[in-house]
Amino acid sequence: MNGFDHIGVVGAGAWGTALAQAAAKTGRRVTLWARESEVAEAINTARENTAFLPGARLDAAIQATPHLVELAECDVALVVTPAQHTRAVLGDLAPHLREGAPVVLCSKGIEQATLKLMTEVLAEVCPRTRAAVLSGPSFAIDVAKGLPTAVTLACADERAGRALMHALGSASFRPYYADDLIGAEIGGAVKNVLAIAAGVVEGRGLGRSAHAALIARGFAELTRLGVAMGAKRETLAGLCGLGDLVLTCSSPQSRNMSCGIALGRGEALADILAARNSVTEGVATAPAVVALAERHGVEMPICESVSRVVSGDAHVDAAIEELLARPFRDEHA
Ligand SMILES: NC(=O)c1ccc[n+]([C@@H]2O[C@H](COP(=O)([O-])OP(=O)(O)OC[C@H]3O[C@@H](n4cnc5c(N)ncnc54)[C@H](OP(=O)(O)O)[C@@H]3O)[C@@H](O)[C@H]2O)c1
Ligand SMILES: O=P(O)(O)OC[C@H](O)CO
Repeated sequence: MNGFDHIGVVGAGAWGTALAQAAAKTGRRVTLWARESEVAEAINTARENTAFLPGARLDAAIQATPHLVELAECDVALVVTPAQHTRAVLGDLAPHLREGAPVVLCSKGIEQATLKLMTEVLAEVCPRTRAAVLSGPSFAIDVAKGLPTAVTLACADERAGRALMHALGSASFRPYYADDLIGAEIGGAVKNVLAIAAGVVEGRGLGRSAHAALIARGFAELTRLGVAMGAKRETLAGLCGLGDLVLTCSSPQSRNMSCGIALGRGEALADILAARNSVTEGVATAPAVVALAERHGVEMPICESVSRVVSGDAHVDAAIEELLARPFRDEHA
């Protein structure tokens, strides 16, 4: 062991459970907080998270609990709650965190009410912690099954970041260290919005050429916003940006892409969301991305269209027509 012997995971949805499994596979002790006591109970007794990650047998080293106080002994906390609930959960977690403890933010979204990134929320709610961001192309079920996965692990404190990379990494779950937290956060948040658009392309039958164009022009939007907010281009072109954009825009198993597919087929957003017990982060993040783009003076027409569709301000067909009617321009402007 090289430190971080006891890992805390906050949030027992699909991703928190998969990360707990990845951490347990390194031989570490893992405490996993679930908001619902039945979820904690199922993990401890059946060794399966039947509600959020059915089909993955969980390691005996994972101890689930509905009590945040049980994370007080952990050397690091991985926070894996939906972005819109992260502030509230961090507020409850704050009294149980040690001064200087690393907190790895694993959610992919922007707080809609404040336009804050998860690192900004952490700085406000738990100011005496060290922030890291884990983000990249990774479906929870793939990680839980031990399929090969690579992610960005960003931390401004290089020593802590590299130590976390070694603590969480294994042959199949491979974190790559970076120092650019903003890049890691923007990549993960914006790709979810673009994946909804990619789903619409699929659901409306617009073809593979349109799909490829959407990814390339979407990546241009993601890069424009990231750079304007201080991210490095190479981070955005890495696992947490382009890598995750390609995965999420190409996989109907993505909640964001499948939401777009259903919208493209004419289903109503309320019905799509009501039929799932999982989070579709791009829906709440889309208006936040558009507001940040306005603040930073960058153009993000695809994200704007998604935002208008999910907010009920535009019909899918009108949004597509508007995008296709945009004036011709230089590719790299
Ligand atoms: N799934 C993936 O493959 C994946 C991969 C990478 C990143 N992520 C990111 O990880 C984050 C969590 O997603 P997920 O897939 O793990 O979630 P999920 O499986 O869709 O489950 C939803 C989670 O949200 C929790 N929740 C619901 N209402 C809540 C509230 N008011 N306060 C706190 N928690 C609440 C649920 O807990 P209870 O209902 O039990 O309270 C459950 O743990 C998201 O930001 C997502 O983008 C997911
Ligand atoms: O199912 P999604 O759309 O939330 O995507 C899951 C992960 O973020 C993919 O990297």
